[in-house]
Amino acid sequence: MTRNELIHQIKVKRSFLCVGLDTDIQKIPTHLLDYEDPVFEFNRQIIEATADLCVAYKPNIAFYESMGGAGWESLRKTWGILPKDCFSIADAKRGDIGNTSERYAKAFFDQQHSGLGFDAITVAPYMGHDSVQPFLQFQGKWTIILALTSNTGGMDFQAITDAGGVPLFERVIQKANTWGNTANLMYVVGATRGQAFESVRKHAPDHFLLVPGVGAQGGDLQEVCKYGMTADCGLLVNATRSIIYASNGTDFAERARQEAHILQQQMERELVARGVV
Ligand SMILES: O=c1ccn([C@@H]2O[C@H](COP(=O)(O)O)[C@@H](O)[C@H]2O)c(=O)[nH]1
Repeated sequence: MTRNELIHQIKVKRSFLCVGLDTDIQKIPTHLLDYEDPVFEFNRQIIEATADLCVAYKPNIAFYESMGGAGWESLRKTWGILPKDCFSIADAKRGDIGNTSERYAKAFFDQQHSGLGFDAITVAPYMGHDSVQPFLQFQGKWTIILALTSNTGGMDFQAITDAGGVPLFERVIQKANTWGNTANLMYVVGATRGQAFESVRKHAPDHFLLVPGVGAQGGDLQEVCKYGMTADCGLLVNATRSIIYASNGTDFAERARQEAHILQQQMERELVARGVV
């Protein structure tokens, strides 16, 4: 999906919600365990219930690879039913020496090779330019670089300042800006980081940001929008557990829809208030 197509979807759906698909077989409603592939069935019903309210889906790969071959098969089937008008993100946090990154890129982008053709993948920038380049080389695909993550430990390294007083996450953005552009590169910035969005926007005024941390991690959507929203929206805000585990009963999909709808309505208010739609 191109940048313009993504912006179009945000405007049409009046939403910049990304629904996380971190499907844990130990957390899904027990009645689904009778299905041949309970993880896929859970995802299928969540997707069906939320597709008109969100613009992106983000399976976190850990939840699938931890299930071995069956998990990869659930992921492949789930990718196969993601609506074509939704942006798809493999939250895999990959990155290694060049020839290995090349294989990671093929694994998540090259459908003919692996059965998976995600629009985007999350990448850790720690190993530098040659570890990220193989992802950026895939035409029509997106690389989403971890900049300022939502977890408390994110401050251990990302907030360390250099001799010029500039924190590492800002240096990461400055450097990565030279590797890609606003049509193939995004940054992860946690919703728990509030005012830090101002510093991020100093260096990345037009890039889209993937923003996890709303819902279960307590991030503040209004603050994210105040400091992070651009004229094109520029945000994909992810919520996972607060949506997909809103209920563990037979009404789980309906409850997921209700939670997604609450977020979509808040997002619509922000888009209107800031003149994006
Ligand atoms: O900084 C980061 C980067 C990635 N994540 C991932 O996003 C979701 C958040 O799930 P919630 O249930 O909404 O907390 C999850 O897959 C994380 O691995 C993040 O939280 N923070």
